[in-house]
Amino acid sequence: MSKRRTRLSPQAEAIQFILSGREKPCFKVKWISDFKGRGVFTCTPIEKGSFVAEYRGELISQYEQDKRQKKYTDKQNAFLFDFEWNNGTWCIDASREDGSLGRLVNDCHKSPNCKMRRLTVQGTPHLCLFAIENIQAETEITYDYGDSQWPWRNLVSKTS
Ligand SMILES: C[S@@+](CC[C@H](N)C(=O)[O-])C[C@H]1O[C@@H](n2cnc3c(N)ncnc32)[C@H](O)[C@@H]1O
Repeated sequence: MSKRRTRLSPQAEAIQFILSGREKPCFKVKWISDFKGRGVFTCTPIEKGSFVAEYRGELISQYEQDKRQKKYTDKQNAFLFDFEWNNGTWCIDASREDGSLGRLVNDCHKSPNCKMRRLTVQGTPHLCLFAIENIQAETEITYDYGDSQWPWRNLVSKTS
């Protein structure tokens, strides 16, 4: 009997990676510039709609986020991602260097190639990046961080 594997939907694939705590193998982290720091690049083409990476970190309440925001540096604050869930505001604090990929994906508000989506898995919210277009190999993965006044958006890098 032939054992043909059915392809998982992007959401089902995301859930598998969330539960296993693993990363997809087709990405690499590269130093871009002193201005931008590191970024995540794909080694293989990615199809529109595909799951890319989870934005991993610590799930905290809005109250805890406010507390941390006051003591964190600007650099650490850029790793706090807040979102709506269960009629409230929650936050993933990804400021800890844990080797995961999602936290290293840079912002692009003009032409991002991915979008952050919230998935609830086993009663807990998770943030995942999905491709919003076909992405060629060696391209930097980006998404729109949202409406905040991110300082780098008004600065022009001399090196990137
Ligand atoms: C969530 S981290 C992304 C990973 C970061 N590049 C690193 O090396 O740790 C957010 C930080 O990346 C930098 N960053 C993100 N998007 C950027 C952009 N479009 N231009 C310049 N810097 C950016 C900013 O320094 C920001 O504080």
